[in-house]
Amino acid sequence: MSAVPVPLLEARCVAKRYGGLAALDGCSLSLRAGEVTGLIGPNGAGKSTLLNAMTGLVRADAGTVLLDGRDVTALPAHRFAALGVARTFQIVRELGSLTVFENLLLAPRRQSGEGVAASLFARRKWWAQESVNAEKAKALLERVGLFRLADQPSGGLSGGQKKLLDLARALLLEPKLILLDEPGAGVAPPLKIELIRLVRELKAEGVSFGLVEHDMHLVGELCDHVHVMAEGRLLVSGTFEEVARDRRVVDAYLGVAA
Ligand SMILES: Nc1ncnc2c1ncn2[C@@H]1O[C@H](COP(=O)(O)OP(=O)(O)OP(=O)(O)O)[C@@H](O)[C@H]1O
Repeated sequence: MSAVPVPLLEARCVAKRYGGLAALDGCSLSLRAGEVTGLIGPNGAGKSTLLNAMTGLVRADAGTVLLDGRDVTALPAHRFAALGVARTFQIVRELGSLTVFENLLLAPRRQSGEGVAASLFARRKWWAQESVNAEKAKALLERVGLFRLADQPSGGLSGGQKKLLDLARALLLEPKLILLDEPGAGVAPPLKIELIRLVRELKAEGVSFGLVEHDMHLVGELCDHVHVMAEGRLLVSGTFEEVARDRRVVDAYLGVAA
């Protein structure tokens, strides 16, 4: 009998309250390595809160988060990068006055010089690291199709281009898992096609993905497995086709109690 593989990222009975509201009400679900996992559900279902609780941005009131079987529930957000987890946000946080290239270089990363400036040796190492990062950043801008805009202020980018910059920022960390919060929101159709192409290409290279998304076309095109959340809990899991025809899912979207 073959052993069941340990999930890449797993939430076990995670709860989070905001005053009287249970944003997460004992939510359990997992993401498998090598797959694109979708997280869907009506507005307010708790999707972003779960993503935040699974990456140290929100401290759960109860429950456990495991990464590769290791308990990371209390790990602060900045430690996830070193464990190979990167994420993007619903609203892209970019500094509009800086160029596209500068924004990419500001990304948090796993590098030896962070917080270390005391010795000359550390500084030399830092500069060496910086030039490696600059080369990587250029290559990533090529990859996401933004290289020709590298010297433009990022404030002038379209919604879709900002999402691609955010993805490039995540890729700078060379993550094994990328969590995308609404990558399709505010993105024009041609750039959605580019986004789909990139995610598929990265998946083929071994990167796993989790994505919170309302765009069902994107979910259907990309996701191997879909979790549907409602009222802070997991409602249904399966392939996109399976969950799309599940009556409970239709009811949850229509606001009917499941
Ligand atoms: N910091 C916060 N303070 C108070 N309430 C919050 C906070 N964050 C989330 N909530 C509430 O928790 C619930 C779940 O929110 P969350 O953003 O996780 O849902 P979601 O499924 O991602 O929704 P959407 O699809 O609209 O982004 C919502 O009712 C929301 O208003």
